[in-house]
Amino acid sequence: MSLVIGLTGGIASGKSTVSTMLKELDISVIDADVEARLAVQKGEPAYAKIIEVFSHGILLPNEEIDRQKLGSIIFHNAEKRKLLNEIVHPEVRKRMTRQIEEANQNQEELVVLDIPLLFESKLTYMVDKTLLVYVDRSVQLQRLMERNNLSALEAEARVNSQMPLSEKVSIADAVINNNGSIKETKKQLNDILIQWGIKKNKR
Ligand SMILES: CC(C)(COP(=O)(O)OP(=O)(O)OC[C@H]1O[C@@H](n2cnc3c(N)ncnc32)[C@H](O)[C@@H]1O)[C@@H](O)C(=O)NCCC(=O)NCCS
Ligand SMILES: Nc1ncnc2c1ncn2[C@@H]1O[C@H](COP(=O)(O)OP(=O)(O)OP(=O)(O)O)[C@@H](O)[C@H]1O
Repeated sequence: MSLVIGLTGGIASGKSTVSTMLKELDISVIDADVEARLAVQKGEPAYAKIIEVFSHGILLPNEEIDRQKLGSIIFHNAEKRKLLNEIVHPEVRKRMTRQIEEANQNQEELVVLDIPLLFESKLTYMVDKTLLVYVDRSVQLQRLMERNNLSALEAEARVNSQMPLSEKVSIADAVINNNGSIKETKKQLNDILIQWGIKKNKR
């Protein structure tokens, strides 16, 4: 059986940055955001359900889901967010489970699941260990505003729709503090991988 590590954090906390470092070590990473995007493509069951709940007004002229519009609805409305989660999350779980099974069949020793809502969605049963990418709220908001070109209000709505990272710190098996430089983050990741017996200590 493959060892499954759940990589988590919050929006713009640095999961993709850490996930790139893992891929450079030839470790397979399954990305829940990518699976969530695939699950709502035209023709998928979740696509029809989203139109049922959010109406045809949620579509772009090319009939794909208008992600910006959907985001501006669900990050400001907990009820609507719950409705979307109930449609998309079961599909994401199915897709990730299928990929873990494939990794097992291919006798991969290690697979990483990058899941932003690992703790909120109570998905820890899917993984053996949890690795949190932490940043202070102020750093998180700043990086989110810059990366997504969002106002402070929009960035806060997104951050507030998730469990505070300070709470996640106390439940994760290991924590990377990503407030500093990329180099410092890489060093912390390497130390954790060595501690977990995944990577050899090069002297
Ligand atoms: C609202 C949507 C359309 C916005 O799309 P957009 O392309 O702008 O953002 P993207 O999907 O890349 O998500 C960026 C980040 O937002 C955060 N986020 C996304 N959905 C949620 C949610 N339902 N609750 C809290 N945070 C969320 C995550 O940290 C994620 O990494 C999209 O995020 C979505 O369909 N969300 C529901 C599915 C979901 O929960 N995905 C997250 C992992 S399964
Ligand atoms: N240590 C760092 N120093 C400076 N900028 C950083 C650092 N780590 C990440 N960033 C930047 O912060 C932003 C968020 O990082 P990243 O995309 O890795 O986060 P994420 O957790 O994957 O976000 P999301 O889940 O929302 O897609 C990016 O623009 C990234 O380049």
